[in-house]
Amino acid sequence: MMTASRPPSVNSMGADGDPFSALLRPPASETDHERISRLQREADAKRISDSIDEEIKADRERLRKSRQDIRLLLLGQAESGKSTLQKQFQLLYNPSGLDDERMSWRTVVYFNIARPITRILEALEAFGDAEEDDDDLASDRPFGIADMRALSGMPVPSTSTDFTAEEKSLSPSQLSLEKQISSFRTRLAPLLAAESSLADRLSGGIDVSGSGRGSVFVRSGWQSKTRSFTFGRARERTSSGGRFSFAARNSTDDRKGNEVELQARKDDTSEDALVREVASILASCQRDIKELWEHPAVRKLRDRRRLKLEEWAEYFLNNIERVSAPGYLPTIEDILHARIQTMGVAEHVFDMSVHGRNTRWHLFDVGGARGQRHTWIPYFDDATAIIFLAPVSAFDQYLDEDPRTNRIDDSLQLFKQICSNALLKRAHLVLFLNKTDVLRAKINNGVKVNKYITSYGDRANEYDTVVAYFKAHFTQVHRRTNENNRVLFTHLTSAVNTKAMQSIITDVRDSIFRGYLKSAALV
Ligand SMILES: Nc1nc2c(ncn2[C@@H]2O[C@H](COP(=O)(O)OP(=O)(O)OP(=O)(O)O)[C@@H](O)[C@H]2O)c(=O)[nH]1
Ligand SMILES: [Mg+2]
Repeated sequence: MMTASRPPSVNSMGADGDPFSALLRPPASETDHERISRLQREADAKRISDSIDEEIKADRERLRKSRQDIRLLLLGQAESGKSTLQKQFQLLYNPSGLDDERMSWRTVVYFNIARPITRILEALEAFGDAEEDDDDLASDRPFGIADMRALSGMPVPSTSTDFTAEEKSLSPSQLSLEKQISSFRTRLAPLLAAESSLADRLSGGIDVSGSGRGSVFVRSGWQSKTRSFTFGRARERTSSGGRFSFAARNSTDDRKGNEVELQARKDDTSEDALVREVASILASCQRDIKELWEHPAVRKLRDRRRLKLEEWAEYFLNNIERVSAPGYLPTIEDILHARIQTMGVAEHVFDMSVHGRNTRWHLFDVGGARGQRHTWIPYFDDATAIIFLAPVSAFDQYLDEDPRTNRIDDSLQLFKQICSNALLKRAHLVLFLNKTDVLRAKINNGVKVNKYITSYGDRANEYDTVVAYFKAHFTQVHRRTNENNRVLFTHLTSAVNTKAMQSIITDVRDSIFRGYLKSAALV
C-alpha cells in the first residue's frame, strides 16, 4: 500500500526543514542574561521530566513485581475464624509483630469479659419472664425466677430489691437469688459501666449496625489507635466525672485511686487511662466475677442452653484469675481467643521464601457480616487463592444480622456464591471446616444436631458422623458449581490450635504456591 506524508506547512517550516525549530530557536535579539536564564529554565524542565520518567519506570517495575505477588483472600461469615487464621499466619511468618501488639489486646480482652458479664446478668433476670423452653427440655416447665429462688434456698419478698438490715449482714450466698442478682449488679457496676467505653475505644466511637452480641467492629490498625491514646487525652474525659469515672468508690478509694493514677502517670505516660482503670476494676471485682460465673443458677442456665455464651467468653471467664491479675499482659493464646469484628478489608503482607523462591503474600482478611460482604468484590479479580472458612460448630446458631437464618445454612449459601463467582473462577480454592473443637464439645455435651438441622434425621449424633455430613454438603455445593474442574482442598481445623494450624498452613501454602507457579507458567 502506498503511503503519502502530508507536506509541512510552508509558513511554519524553519530553514532546516523542521517546522518546530523556528518556534524553539531563541530570538536573535537574546541578551546574555536572557540566555543564561533560558538555559537554567531548560535544565530545570529536563530535571523534572527525567524524574517523572524515573517514577513511571519505578511504578511499572512495582506493578510488574506486584503482579507476581500472591493474593490470598480469607472469606466466610462473621465469627468463622478468618482473623484468627490471619493471626496464625502472622505467628508463623512474622511472630514479632503479634508479640509487639500484646499490650493493645488488653482492651479487647477486657471488652470480651465485660460484655458477657452484662449478658449473664440479663439472662438471669430475663428468664424470670420466660414462657417457653428452647432446648431438649421442652417438657420442662419454664426455668423462671421461682427456680432461681429455689436454687438460693430462701423465701424472698417478690417485689422489693432493697436490702433489709438483716439481709445486709448475710453473706451473698445466703441471700435470695433475686437479691443476689441485685448484689452482683451493684458489685459489678463499675465493670458494666466500662463496657460501652471499651467498645467506643475499639470502634473509634462508630456504632455500626450489625455488630453482634459479643463483639464490636474495628478497622485495621486499631492496635496503634488504642496504644496511642495518651494519658493526657484520656484524663480529660475522666476528670469531668464522665463515663470513665466509675461509680462505687468511697473517698479513701478515691485517694488511693488518685495515688495509683499519679504513680501510673509517672510510670508510663503513654498507657491508656481507660485500660488501666478497667484493669484495676477487674482486680478488685475478680472474686465477684468468679462467683457469678460459677453460680449454680448460671450453670443451670448454661446446661439448659438458655444462656449460650460464645467460645471466647467462656475462655476468658474460665481464665478470669489470670486475666484480672495486676500487670496482666495477654498471651498469644489469649490473642488467638480474643474477639473483635473486622470492618471492611484488612491487608496483611508477608514475605516468604517458598522452596527457595522469595514471594510476597498479601492476605486479605475481610469482615464476614452480611453488611460487610460488598467490600470483598474489588479484591476478587486478581485473587490467587481463597480460603473459605465455615464454622461447623455453628449448627445451633443463627445470624446476628438475620436471626431466622441458621449459620450453617448461611455458610453453604455463601460458599455457593463464592464457588460460582466468575471473577474467582481461576482462584485456587481451599475450604476450612473450622471450630471442630467447639463442635466436638457441643456433641459431647449432648447438643442434638437434628434439632437444628432437620435433614440430619436419625444419623448418629457423633462427631465423625456430623463432620462427614457437613463436609459432604460443602463438597456437593462445590461439585455442582464446578464448571472448570477446579480442585477443592478441604481441611478440618481448629483455628486456635497453633500446633495443628502451623502444619495445615504450610500444606496450604505449598499447594497454593504450586498452583500459582503452574498458572503463571513459571515451571
Ligand atoms: N475454640 C475455637 N475458637 C475459634 C476458632 N476459630 C475462631 N475462634 C474464635 O471465634 C471468634 C471469632 O473469630 P474471628 O477470627 O474473629 O472471626 P472472623 O471470621 O474474623 O469474624 P469477622 O471479622 O466478624 O468476619 C474468636 O474469638 C476466635 O478466637 C476455633 O477453631 N476454635
Ligand atoms: Mg475478622
